[in-house]
Amino acid sequence: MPDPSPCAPVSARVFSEAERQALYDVIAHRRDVRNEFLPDPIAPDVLRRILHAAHAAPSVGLSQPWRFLLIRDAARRAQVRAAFQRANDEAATQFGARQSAYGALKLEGIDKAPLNICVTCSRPEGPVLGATHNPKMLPYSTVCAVQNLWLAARAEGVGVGWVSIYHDTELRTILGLPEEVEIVAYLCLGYVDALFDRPELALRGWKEEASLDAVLMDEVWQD
Ligand SMILES: Cc1cc2c(cc1C)N(C[C@H](O)[C@H](O)[C@H](O)COP(=O)(O)O)c1[nH]c(=O)[nH]c(=O)c1N2
Repeated sequence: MPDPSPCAPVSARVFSEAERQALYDVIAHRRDVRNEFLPDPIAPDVLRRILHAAHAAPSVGLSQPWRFLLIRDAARRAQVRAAFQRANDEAATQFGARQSAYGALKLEGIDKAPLNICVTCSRPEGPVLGATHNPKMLPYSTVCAVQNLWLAARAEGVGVGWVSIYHDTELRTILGLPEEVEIVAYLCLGYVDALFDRPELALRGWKEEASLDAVLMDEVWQD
């Protein structure tokens, strides 16, 4: 008799070669999008699938600590854009001789993208399985949700750009976030019909990509 317990595993689905390749293709063709957003609103069913993918992410102790705050209002996005601009002007001064090269980079699509999403992390009351010694596991779990969102969006033809240049306090005020809620990601989303085929920062000569071999080590840390 098969075990009727809901705890029994079912046979693991085996993915075809084409399905595996599709996953690797989505990963390889995901890009950070700043300027290529089309103005069309994201269809509700598409957005729902993308958010379901985000919500299916692994999380420490099954805490699911994320919240997805959808921001469409142009006036609110303009406030966020202004907060970005203030922080970005400060950031530019930190790059010394590269300041003008930095200034030439476009590092957000807050206005252009029809949808912005602030992904936050809330700490549940009491101890969380797996996070008792490492509380950062809660925001790390939330980042897993962001990555699922980013990949699902790519598969749906929706571009995502991550913006992290703002003062936390300013963004919290604009979005009315309570003190205990942590901002993990501010994302810009919209359909795209053209994308760079390599990281834009590499193509523009800002930073070279490291090879996989350059980041692999055996057994113990190697300098
Ligand atoms: C946590 C975090 C924060 C940011 C980013 C990413 C991540 C993971 N990235 C995007 C980043 O520059 C980009 O991922 C890399 O340059 C690699 O390019 P692709 O994502 O492969 O296109 C990013 N890009 C940007 O233009 N403005 C930003 O503020 C940020 N912030």
